[in-house]
Amino acid sequence: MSAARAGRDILAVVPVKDFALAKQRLSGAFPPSFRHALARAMLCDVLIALRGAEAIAGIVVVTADPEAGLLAGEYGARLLFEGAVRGLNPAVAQAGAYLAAERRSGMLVVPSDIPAVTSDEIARLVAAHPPGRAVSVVPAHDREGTNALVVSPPDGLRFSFGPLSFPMHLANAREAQAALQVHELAQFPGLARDIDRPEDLARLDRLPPGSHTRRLLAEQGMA
Ligand SMILES: Nc1nc2c(ncn2[C@@H]2O[C@H](COP(=O)(O)OP(=O)(O)OP(=O)(O)O)[C@@H](O)[C@H]2O)c(=O)[nH]1
Ligand SMILES: O=C(O)[C@H](O)COP(=O)(O)O
Repeated sequence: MSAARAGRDILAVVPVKDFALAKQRLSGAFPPSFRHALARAMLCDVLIALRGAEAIAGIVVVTADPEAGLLAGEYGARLLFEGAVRGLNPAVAQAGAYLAAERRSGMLVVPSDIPAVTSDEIARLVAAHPPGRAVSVVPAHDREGTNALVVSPPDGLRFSFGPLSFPMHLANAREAQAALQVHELAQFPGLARDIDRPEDLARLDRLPPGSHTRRLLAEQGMA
């Protein structure tokens, strides 16, 4: 039985910053054209992994970038055009309100810069999400950031992506009186490999042969 028919109607939300502005932390090492192409390739890989996860009832890309919006359509994701208040937290909150208005049971928030994420990881994350009002969090390596989270209902959490987002999300979940599931990053090796700095690209292995990111890195002589 699909997740939706079992009463778990969790959609994935991928917030996407304008490709032309993405990956500023790589700007010392890579020109804008490469950063743009990398942001695009990583989004493709994340959308493919999400599409392969049966536990996901649909995919929403929230962005102000028309190119990312077109890609969303190509990969069968819905496009939610980012509102007047720009920024990661407003964009995720906008998606949460949108899905809550549709009476969806939950939202999985994943960034677009985790090209090694697998469908199996997505499925495990959703399967482990507690019933009822709940928040599941995958912390970043430093246990300061947040690599992914699941929230039900979709508007059931104040979003605090940015510095110290992991402890902030834990506090926000307590404030919302939600059941809390904190995951060990080691259980999600693909999801763990977010690309923020040049050394993250050098460490990127395990990309499947068809991966858009792998192809781009190979074209640049980096894989
Ligand atoms: N819709 C939307 N998504 C955003 C925004 N800022 C960041 N994101 C997305 O949030 C996720 C995490 O992004 P960050 O690591 O903060 O930003 P980045 O552009 O990937 O990298 P830096 O420029 O180096 O910070 C990625 O999927 C981004 O595309 C925003 O203002 N609006
Ligand atoms: O909350 C966070 O961890 C950041 O806003 C998003 O993660 P990143 O900067 O590691 O991509």
